[in-house]
Amino acid sequence: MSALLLDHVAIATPDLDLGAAPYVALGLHPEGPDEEVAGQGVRVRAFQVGETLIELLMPTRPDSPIAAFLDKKGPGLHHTAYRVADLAAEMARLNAEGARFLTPGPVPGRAGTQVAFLHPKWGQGTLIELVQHPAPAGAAAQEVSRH
Ligand SMILES: CC[C@@H](C(=O)O)C(=O)SCCNC(=O)CCNC(=O)[C@H](O)C(C)(C)COP(=O)(O)OP(=O)(O)OC[C@H]1O[C@@H](n2cnc3c(N)ncnc32)[C@H](O)[C@@H]1OP(=O)(O)O
Ligand SMILES: [Co+2]
Repeated sequence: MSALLLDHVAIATPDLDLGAAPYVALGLHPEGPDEEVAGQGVRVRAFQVGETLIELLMPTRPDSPIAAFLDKKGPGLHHTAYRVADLAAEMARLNAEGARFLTPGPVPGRAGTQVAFLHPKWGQGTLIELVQHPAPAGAAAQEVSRH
C-alpha cells in the first residue's frame, strides 16, 4: 500500500457560500474560519472528510489562477493534493525524473503549509499539488534538546 496521503481535493467556485451549499446539505461543517492565501489570490473554506479535506477556492483578484480557471472551465474540480514529509526532497527527486513544477521551490499554502504544483500536462490532464505540513509544536524543541 502507498504511504502517500490524499491531503485535499480543491474545488473552484466564484462564491464560497454557493460552493459550500452541497457539502453543508451533506451534513459537513466548515473546519474553522475561511482563510485568505494572498500569494495564490484565493479565499479558502475547508471541510474535513475522514483524513482529507474538501477545499473550496474563491478568487480574490482578477489575476488569481482560480479566476482564470473559472473563466475557462467554470466551477468544479481544480486539483488534488498529496501530503509529503519533505517537500524540497520530493521536488528534487521528481525534478531528476523530468517532472514539471510550476515554481522552482515550495510556496506558502493554507494553514502554515508549504506547497508546490505540477503542471496539468505532466499530470495527464489534472493539476497535482504536493503539501508539507508544519512540524507539530514541540518537535523543534525536541530536536534542539537532542543536540
Ligand atoms: C489554498 C492555497 C493552496 C493550498 O494550500 O492548497 C492552493 O491550493 S492554491 C490553488 C490555486 N493556485 C494554483 O493553481 C497555482 C498553480 N496553478 C497555475 O500556475 C495555473 O493555474 C496553471 C496550472 C499553470 C494553469 O494556468 P493557465 O494559464 O491555464 O496555463 P496554461 O494555459 O499553460 O494551461 C495549460 C493547460 O492546462 C489546463 N488547465 C489549467 N488549469 C487546470 C486545472 N486546474 N486542471 C486541469 N487542467 C488545467 C489549461 O486549460 C490548459 O489546457 P489546454 O487548453 O488543453 O492546453
Ligand atoms: Co490546494
